[in-house]
Amino acid sequence: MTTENTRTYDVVVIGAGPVGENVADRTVAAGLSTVIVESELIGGECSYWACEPSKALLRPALLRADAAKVPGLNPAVAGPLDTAAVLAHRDRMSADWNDDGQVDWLKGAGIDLVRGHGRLDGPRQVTVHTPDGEVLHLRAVHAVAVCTGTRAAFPPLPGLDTLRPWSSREATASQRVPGRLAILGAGVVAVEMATAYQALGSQVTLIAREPGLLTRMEPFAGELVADSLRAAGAELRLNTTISTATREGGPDGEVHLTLSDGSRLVADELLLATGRAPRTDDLGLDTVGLTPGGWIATDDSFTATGVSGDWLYAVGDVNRRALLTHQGKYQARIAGAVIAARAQGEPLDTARWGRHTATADLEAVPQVVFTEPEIAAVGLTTEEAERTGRRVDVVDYEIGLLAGALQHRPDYRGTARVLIDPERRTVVGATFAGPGVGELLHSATVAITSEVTVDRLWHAVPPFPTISEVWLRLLETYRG
Ligand SMILES: Cc1cc2nc3c(=O)[nH]c(=O)nc-3n(C[C@H](O)[C@H](O)[C@H](O)COP(=O)(O)OP(=O)(O)OC[C@H]3O[C@@H](n4cnc5c(N)ncnc54)[C@H](O)[C@@H]3O)c2cc1C
Ligand SMILES: NC(=O)c1ccc[n+]([C@@H]2O[C@H](COP(=O)([O-])OP(=O)(O)OC[C@H]3O[C@@H](n4cnc5c(N)ncnc54)[C@H](O)[C@@H]3O)[C@@H](O)[C@H]2O)c1
Repeated sequence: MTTENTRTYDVVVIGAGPVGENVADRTVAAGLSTVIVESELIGGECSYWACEPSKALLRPALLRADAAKVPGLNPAVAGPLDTAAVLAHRDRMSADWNDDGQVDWLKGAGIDLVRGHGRLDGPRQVTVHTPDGEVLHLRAVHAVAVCTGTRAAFPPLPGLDTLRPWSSREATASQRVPGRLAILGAGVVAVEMATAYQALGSQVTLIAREPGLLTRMEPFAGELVADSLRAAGAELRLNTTISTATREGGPDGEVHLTLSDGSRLVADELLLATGRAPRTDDLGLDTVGLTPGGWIATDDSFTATGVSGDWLYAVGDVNRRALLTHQGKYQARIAGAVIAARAQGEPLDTARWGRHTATADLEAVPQVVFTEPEIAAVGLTTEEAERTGRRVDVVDYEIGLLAGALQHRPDYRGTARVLIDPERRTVVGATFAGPGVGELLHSATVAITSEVTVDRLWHAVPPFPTISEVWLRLLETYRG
């Protein structure tokens, strides 16, 4: 029998991924009663099928690539990876796909949890169908925050159901390493999973319609990753895509692919790493005048565009501003502050870098791609500067010339590029490509967001012998 219940909260959050959790944390901290609705696992994609498992699979691959080049250490890492141990570590880093710990965190933070599928049902109303057949009507006094994230978007290949391709979920959670893994895509998921599975023993073939990898980043980034994937034994088929794909020989049979360049390929699994789609198709968006299945556009304070009354917010992946956990959590902190300010009748501070506006979404989104070598980028790229008519000075330096890089590994290859606004003399973009550069990125993010001039940066002395000395070399190169 279906029972129906109505509850009222100050704030209703739909989706308990990293972003929904952080919105709820902020609104509860501001004294607003908050309920969070989740249809799968508390913690979202990031904890179980994205950041955490993928980085656990990649860490041994990246560490081994460095260690194999360090004299004296290389014989110790000559053998194959212990696949079972890597997968077991991945399982632990994904909390064995059990969200008890996160449920405890919600309780500790004072956030109520409702499990089930949430749908908007007109202004300030959310209806939840719970797993035990209950229908719950949640009424929001101040705000509904949609934080429902994304799912993998597949290209329109015929016969997808019998093909049973891997999405990022299967790739990050698989309990076995396929002998031959074909990957379609040249974005972050494709290159990270190609790096991990090639290191774990798969024969990886990466198929991309682009002429190179990671094409939204500075060109040298994708070139270094392509070289290193090839050196590891992966095959790259560029400027081509999949025309037909079939699984032959039953459910566990081989995948047979024909590519648009006429070539063929047989694999044990096919990973479609072809981008993301918003989880808004079954969310009741039509009840508030928005289009089901679409990304939810917002202003810089995360208030949904086209919905009157300033009560609907869209935060994290679902607004398409930056599909990254850390950036979504930044958005959540700001959205939480906006909801709290409006609830208390306070004016919003939406000036550039103000408390209630996500300026960093526009000027300084940092991302680390955990490939061999790592790619770390924040702010503008050269192509973006050209496309938007922004005048910048471009400064490059080969990281392998640094003593700190050679201490890291003697065959170090890597490039750093910073973009400098010539009038304000501030850094507006930075890309580092090379082993171990991920931890370097925050220095560039701080430089961009603090708008410190290169003249003042001259006084920020990087320690010898570290890779961070690249900052000194870049500034010396700029000064001539
Ligand atoms: C393979 C992979 C690796 C990645 N690695 C990184 C990385 O290293 N670093 C990084 O910063 N980012 C990474 N990302 C991106 C990162 O996973 C996302 O940016 C992040 O998960 C977005 O968080 P979110 O809370 O917006 O959405 P999600 O994490 O997708 O969470 C949304 C939640 O909403 C729930 N939900 C959806 N619809 C409903 C509904 N109607 N009712 C109730 N609940 C609902 C879902 O079940 C889910 O739990 C990676 C992504 C992938 C695919
Ligand atoms: N380390 C990290 O920060 C990290 C890791 C993984 C994922 N992510 C996030 O997840 C998001 C999704 O990553 P992704 O790699 O799935 O998407 P993406 O948008 O980065 O790349 C998609 C790739 O698929 C290709 N593609 C799309 N449609 C196609 C089609 N019909 N036929 C052939 N090729 C097609 C594109 O050309 C592109 O190469 C990224 O935006 C990223 O922010 C982040």
